[in-house]
Amino acid sequence: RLWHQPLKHREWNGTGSTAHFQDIFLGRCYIYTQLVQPEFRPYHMQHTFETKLLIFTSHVLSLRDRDCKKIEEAFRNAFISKDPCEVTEEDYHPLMELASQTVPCDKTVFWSRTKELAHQYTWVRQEMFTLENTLLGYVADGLTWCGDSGSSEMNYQSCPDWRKDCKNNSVTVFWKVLSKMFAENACGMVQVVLNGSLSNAFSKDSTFGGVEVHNLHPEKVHTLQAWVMHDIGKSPSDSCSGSSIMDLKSIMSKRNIKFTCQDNYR
Ligand SMILES: Nc1nc2c(c(=O)[nH]1)N1CN2[C@@H]2O[C@H](COP(=O)(O)OP(=O)(O)OC[C@H]3O[C@@H]1[C@H](O)[C@@H]3O)[C@@H](O)[C@H]2O
Repeated sequence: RLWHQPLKHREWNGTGSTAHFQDIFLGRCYIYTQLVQPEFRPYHMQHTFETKLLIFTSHVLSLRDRDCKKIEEAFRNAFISKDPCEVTEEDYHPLMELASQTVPCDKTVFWSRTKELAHQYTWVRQEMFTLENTLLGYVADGLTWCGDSGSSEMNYQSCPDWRKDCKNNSVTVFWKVLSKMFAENACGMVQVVLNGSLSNAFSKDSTFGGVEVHNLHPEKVHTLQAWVMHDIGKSPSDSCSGSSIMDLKSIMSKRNIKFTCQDNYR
């Protein structure tokens, strides 16, 4: 009778792994890597992908050779059968090596607390790439995943909450590792879209401020161009002359990267 007992997963404060995780992951991976199936492509990626393909051909098509099943297996092996509060950056390294991509110089877009606007921008400016326009960012966006040290199954009931359970959980560590690699691979002039409706458009506690800024290579990246955008209909709380942007400017100056800033770029 014991064999019929459903495995008891540890209880966490966050929502559980996304249902049908593996199907979603594989489906998104095939959409991204195969491109030749326009009817499968989500509308917002359709035109973007064709144009991006022309610019990005050497990188994206090389991904086609990397079997999506191998990528999904490497992703799963990073966290399955592990305590979801003990997942390390090293756990994700085999996946990063298998699915690493580089974005053409001058085409990288970072964002912080401006996810929707940043992706509207890269939809219109199809030659620009956010992290979610790369394979791993695209397949993982919006998903939740965690395992359990006593099981080979994903925990669909609950996963650690960043505040109530642990910061180094399987999802947060993934985005930290991927964001770091995205920043390390950036070159030329890079952009960042910041939120002028917040009192601090730049925050050292964000992924952009705490990870990406510190992983830009000054010998590859010559300029960081910031756009401080505030919500239409709301008065701006921060701007290029605000103290948080001055902090960003000073970090860039210490890292020998030129810094420019524009308020409400058209
Ligand atoms: N779906 C995505 N998630 C994330 C990306 C990303 O590109 N896509 N991230 C991080 N990230 C996760 O989203 C939250 C909220 O970011 P939010 O608080 O809104 O802003 P962050 O600066 O923390 O993160 C955005 C920055 O990091 C990459 C992307 O290249 C952007 O330049 C943050 O805690 C990360 O765990």
